[in-house]
Amino acid sequence: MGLGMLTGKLVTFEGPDGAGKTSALNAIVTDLQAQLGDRLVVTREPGGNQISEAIRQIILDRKNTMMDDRTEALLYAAARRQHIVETILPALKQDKLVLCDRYIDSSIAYQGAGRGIGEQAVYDMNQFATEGLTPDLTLYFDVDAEVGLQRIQTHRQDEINRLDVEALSFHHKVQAAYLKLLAQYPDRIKRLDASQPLEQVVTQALQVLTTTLPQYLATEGKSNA
Ligand SMILES: Nc1ncnc2c1ncn2[C@@H]1O[C@H](COP(=O)(O)OP(=O)(O)OP(=O)(O)O)[C@@H](O)[C@H]1O
Ligand SMILES: Cc1cn([C@H]2C[C@H](O)[C@@H](COP(=O)(O)O)O2)c(=O)[nH]c1=O
Repeated sequence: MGLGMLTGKLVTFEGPDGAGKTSALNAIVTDLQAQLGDRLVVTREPGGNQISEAIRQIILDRKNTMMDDRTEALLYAAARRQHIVETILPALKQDKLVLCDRYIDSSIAYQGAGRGIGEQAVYDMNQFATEGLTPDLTLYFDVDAEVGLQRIQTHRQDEINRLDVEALSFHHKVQAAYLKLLAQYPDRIKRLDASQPLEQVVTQALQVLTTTLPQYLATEGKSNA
């Protein structure tokens, strides 16, 4: 495939379950849509196209209790590969801003640390899937695992998936791995205090976006037609 010339930007949203990524993403899209029009692409992992959404169903199905940890890691990477080829790369080649709910850092945190496969092993395996496609910016929604899980239990009973029901110790490992990634990639990953009310989290996120991508989000001099 080869990545080719990419003029767009890839921004990923990361954090523990229930951190508020999807809620914030929806609010941000509402804010940026008028400015960017069809130059804004919003997507998620695992998912974003028919094949990857089908893989998502398999991975997250609570009935699939027999799934091996490495099978799980490979399925996430396979869904990612298809997502990159079908959705992300075409958009980046057309100078679009891609906002993606989760990406490779989720695999490193959940499969690498949570499942115990090893962060480096999962990173290496994903290089095959991504050919090194790295986000320009990652917004890390930082909230304690307990708080995130409590939010899900309280508000989102209908959508609880196979990973949401893992033991608290699993979610602690995930959170610790995210904090390691934050320390490892300070230029790429920006921390948001996601324990605050949603409105304040969205304000923080928009500030980081406009500061980090001023040329892209500048209101003047860019046509949205
Ligand atoms: N800042 C916040 N304060 C309180 N509740 C919040 C906040 N952000 C989101 N919520 C609520 O928490 C629940 C989980 O939010 P959301 O689905 O956006 O999280 P998420 O990070 O996308 O989770 P997951 O990764 O598990 O999909 C929702 O019911 C949402 O309304
Ligand atoms: C991309 C990716 C995701 N996960 C986990 C994280 C969540 O528990 C689910 C996805 O559900 P969400 O409601 O869309 O957040 O999958 C993972 O373990 N590894 C990954 O690479």
